Amino acid sequence: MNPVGPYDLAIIGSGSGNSLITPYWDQKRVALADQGIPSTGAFGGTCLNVGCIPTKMYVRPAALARAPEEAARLGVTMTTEHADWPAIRDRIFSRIDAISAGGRDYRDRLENVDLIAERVTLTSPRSFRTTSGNEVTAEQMVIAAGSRPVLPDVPGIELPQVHTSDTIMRIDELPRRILIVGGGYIACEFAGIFSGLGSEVTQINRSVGLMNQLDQEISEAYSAQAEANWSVRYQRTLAGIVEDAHGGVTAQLVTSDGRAEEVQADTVLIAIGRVPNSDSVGAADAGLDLHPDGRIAVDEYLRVQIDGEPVEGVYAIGDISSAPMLKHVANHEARVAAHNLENPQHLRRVRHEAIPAAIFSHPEIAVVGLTEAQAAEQIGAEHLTVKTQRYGDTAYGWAMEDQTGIMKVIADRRDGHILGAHAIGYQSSNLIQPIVHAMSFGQDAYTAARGQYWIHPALMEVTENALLGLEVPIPAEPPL
Ligand SMILES: Cc1cc2nc3c(=O)[nH]c(=O)nc-3n(C[C@H](O)[C@H](O)[C@H](O)COP(=O)(O)OP(=O)(O)OC[C@H]3O[C@@H](n4cnc5c(N)ncnc54)[C@H](O)[C@@H]3O)c2cc1C
Ligand SMILES: NC(=O)c1ccc[n+]([C@@H]2O[C@H](COP(=O)([O-])OP(=O)(O)OC[C@H]3O[C@@H](n4cnc5c(N)ncnc54)[C@H](O)[C@@H]3O)[C@@H](O)[C@H]2O)c1
Repeated sequence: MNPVGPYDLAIIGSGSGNSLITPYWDQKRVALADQGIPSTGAFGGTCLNVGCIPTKMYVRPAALARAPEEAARLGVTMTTEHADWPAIRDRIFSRIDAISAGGRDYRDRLENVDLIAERVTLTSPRSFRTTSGNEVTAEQMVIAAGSRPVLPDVPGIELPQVHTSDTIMRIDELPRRILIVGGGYIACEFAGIFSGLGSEVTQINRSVGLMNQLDQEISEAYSAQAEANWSVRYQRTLAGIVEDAHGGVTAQLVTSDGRAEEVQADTVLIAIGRVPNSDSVGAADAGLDLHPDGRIAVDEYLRVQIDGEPVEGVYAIGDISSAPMLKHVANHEARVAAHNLENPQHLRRVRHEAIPAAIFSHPEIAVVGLTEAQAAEQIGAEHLTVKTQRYGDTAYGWAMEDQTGIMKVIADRRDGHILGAHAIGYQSSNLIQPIVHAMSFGQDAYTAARGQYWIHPALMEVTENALLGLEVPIPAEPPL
């Protein structure tokens, strides 16, 4: 074992971890370890290479391919002739691979940064061992090693037709039939992508309904539309996968009442959740506290903990420690950790209130704050005011002939405090942002609605009307 260091800073993970290397470290020594994305070896983490960015680059052409559906409602006849999967794929990854390679090259050329392109495992909170046998020590450490897909332990899971989100986007051709296992974010986004581009999609989920963790009204609305858009089967578990004689597979399912069922497909996508990479970095062996789900436990300053006590100068950020596995959360945590690394005498707290999320499926979903059930539990149902605004009851909704879009806002009827918002429909990820803003800056619902102009007749009037529909007190000297 060759001792290397001590570095001023060592980072495990080049996703959100990469952004910690600010100009502050220019005259100091930094080690950045990343084994690379397992499927490609790429630098730069999940979001760039196999997550948020490429998926959304597929969502857009899939939405365009669906344009004839909406056009028909508006009296325009269109047809989608063909989605050119190889061309779409190559356009997406020529861009992404270049950014990843450029990012790696830049880090490689920096004199103050040593890039360690290997798997590493912690030997203590401030040291790790590289696969090639070096022992790296550092004054401060950030563990930003992310998460990975879960695979069910069933026969046939290793077949080449079976993919996770790590590999599905680079397949050779658009599958004619795809089986998608799971009912959460990834399964629903890919069901939207593949059905939009023209694949025959079958989605299975163990429970009844899709996106069940969301507000019930939204998950029911989403499930109903998904069921209309592609084939959805509930209460099914994957039991095994066997190759057929034509290069495809037969997936063997078991229903909740024990019946066997089969689905024929060319490709299978497994999307049943992700687990934090705390085991991959050896966090438990290094003595770090873990949550029961495997996340590294951190305090409000993002310091890791040993026996409930924070370890000075050692931080964990992103999917490896955060319950919401979202890139904007990892980015915020990276900003907090960057500050705390540079200012150990003036630590800043992480802010986990009003975290929004969007599911870029068909239709799109956006959420922030509490569901109605959670809000009722928290303050009592009698104190809630809830408004569900249909897109179709606003001027732009008429222009779209929208039948299904809704935005639901939940507030405390005693003071207008906004507790949550849940939207499903076209551009809902954008429509929800004014509510995120109001919740983040403590604006009551009335002030948020009437304290600003809303462009008429933009679709954003859905959000304005949802806020105006709440039964909340009007403040003294209200904005008019
Ligand atoms: C298909 C998909 C779509 C997504 N879409 C969205 C979205 O639209 N919006 C959103 O907010 N979030 C989305 N996410 C979630 C988002 O990608 C993650 O929350 C975010 O990328 C996590 O960043 P991170 O820095 O914690 O980890 P990562 O970016 O995963 O970085 C961790 C790095 O650590 C490396 N590593 C792991 N173990 C070791 C080790 N032992 N030694 C060395 N290196 C190691 C890995 O190779 C990896 O490069 C999506 C995720 C997926 C999978
Ligand atoms: N747009 C976004 O922000 C975005 C997109 C993709 C992923 N992500 C992040 O990545 C995380 C992981 O996504 P995910 O979709 O893999 O997980 P998830 O937790 O969202 O959903 C997992 C789904 O799989 C089902 N499931 C679990 N075990 C199963 C089994 N054995 N058989 C059948 N079904 C099973 C669950 O019931 C659930 O519906 C998300 O929680 C999210 O934080 C975010």
